[in-house]
Amino acid sequence: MSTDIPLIIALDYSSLDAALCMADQLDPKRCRVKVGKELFTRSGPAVLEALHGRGFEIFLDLKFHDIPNTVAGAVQAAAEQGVWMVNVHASGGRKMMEAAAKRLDDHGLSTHLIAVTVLTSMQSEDLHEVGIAATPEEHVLRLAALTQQSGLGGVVCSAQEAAQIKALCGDDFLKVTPGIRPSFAAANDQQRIMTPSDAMRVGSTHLVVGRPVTQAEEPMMALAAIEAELAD
Ligand SMILES: O=C(O)c1cc(=O)[nH]c(=O)n1[C@@H]1O[C@H](COP(=O)(O)O)[C@@H](O)[C@H]1O
Repeated sequence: MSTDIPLIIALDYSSLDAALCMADQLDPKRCRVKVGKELFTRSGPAVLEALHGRGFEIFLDLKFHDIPNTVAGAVQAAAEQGVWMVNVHASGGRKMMEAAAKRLDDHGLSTHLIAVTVLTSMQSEDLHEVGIAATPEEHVLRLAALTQQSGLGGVVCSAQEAAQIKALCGDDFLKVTPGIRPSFAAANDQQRIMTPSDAMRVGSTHLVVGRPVTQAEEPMMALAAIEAELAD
């Protein structure tokens, strides 16, 4: 699969069966899938095996954030299970990110390693409460620069920051953007959102879409509508 397929469907389900039921309706040639904390905590590596067996490339979204040695080991474990992408929290700092990147390098593992900047569910007030006076945009840019300096290949950010990250870090630096909301979908707990076509226009390289598809009455129709919007 080429990296120019932008859609990543978030399989945020509470059981392996439910996740595979959705995966069996998806086409691995048209999207990748994301396995997050709830599904992985319930089903463990079995979900990775089942999805790989169906031909999917997987973004393992466990957002590691710990001391450097622990995160490096976790990232290595993910990569050795063959996942396409894995993430850490950029707030874990330079030493943590460098250790993770070096571990993959030392073992010849080519899994994409990216870092979460500021969660798309957060706004200025949320940052202020945890002692960060910067705006989400300022803090995202600071963490994106640090991520790139630490040797990682990209960030998770909202599409609202993608254009500035592109200007700062270049085209090849991945901008993986959740908080994607087609016009027909509810925002839910997301704060910094954008439509799929606008997100691609401003420089996202990959779009993470969960509930607008997985909770839709007709998930495949919702997905087709997003694909049609992107093809326009
Ligand atoms: O790392 C992520 O994937 C992530 C980072 C972030 O800042 N915001 C965010 O929503 N996500 C994930 O992206 C998905 C978004 O799902 P929906 O809001 O249902 O489209 C969820 O699985 C989140 O865990």
